[in-house]
Amino acid sequence: MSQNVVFENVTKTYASRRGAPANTVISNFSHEVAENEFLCLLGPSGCGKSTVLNMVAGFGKPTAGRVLVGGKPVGGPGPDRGVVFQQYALFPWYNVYRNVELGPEAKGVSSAEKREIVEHMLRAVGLWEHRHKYPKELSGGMKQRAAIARTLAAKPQVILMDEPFAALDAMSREHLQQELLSIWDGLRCTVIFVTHSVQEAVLLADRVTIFGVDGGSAVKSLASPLSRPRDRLSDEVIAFEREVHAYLRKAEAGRAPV
Ligand SMILES: Nc1ncnc2c1ncn2[C@@H]1O[C@H](COP(=O)(O)OP(=O)(O)OP(=O)(O)O)[C@@H](O)[C@H]1O
Repeated sequence: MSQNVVFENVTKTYASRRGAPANTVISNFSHEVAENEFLCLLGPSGCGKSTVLNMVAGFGKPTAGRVLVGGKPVGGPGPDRGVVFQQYALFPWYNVYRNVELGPEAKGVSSAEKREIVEHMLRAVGLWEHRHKYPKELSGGMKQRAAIARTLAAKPQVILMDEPFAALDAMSREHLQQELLSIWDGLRCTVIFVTHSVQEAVLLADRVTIFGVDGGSAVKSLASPLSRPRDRLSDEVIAFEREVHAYLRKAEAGRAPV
């Protein structure tokens, strides 16, 4: 089951520190991510993309306005929302298999189903052969793939991803983009995915939302005109990439991307 995510006039101001002025990162941001939608967020560095994701995850509260998941205001982190952020979230004292097993276990699925889910996810991210290793024995990319498998194995209703593939080499990145799409297709969950890569956003998203420098107050949301599966070299994909790039350039130049 999937859930929608609604931002209602959300403002986020970080308090001042040592005399510095308070920093309003998101101002009066309203947006809806539909059930099962794959939304990619793009925007200049520091515009507030991670701040938005954190509020959905329940790691930070809006200063004003509300964030609703499945119609309910977010009160804190919860198992309905799975997060893959830049830092790998693995328990160092468990091996890869056990780390991935924890999510389905918490949901109380049968042992047979748990084994099936864990094997499926570990094979999808190419870590089945490494399942007995501990996080300290893995490369950065392997840790990130294990963290992705761990989040997806819990089958959350909403998946929040903050540049999950940024540290990976190009081949792993392309492979995992495809795997993520096929897993998303099977789970039918809502995804909010932050990236700096226009190509990644265009390949993955149903909709691309571009933030301006003063995040949230100026936002351009583009529904993808592309059917699936997508070929990254096709004329349609390249044309949409150009369109998104044009808006992003405006945003990076400090102008509203609208
Ligand atoms: N916990 C915090 N306390 C104070 N300021 C913060 C905090 N987290 C983020 N900020 C500030 O909020 C602004 C937006 O940060 P955020 O990480 O949301 O942007 P971003 O768009 O995700 O950036 P990037 O693309 O570089 O990852 C920045 O100016 C940052 O310094």
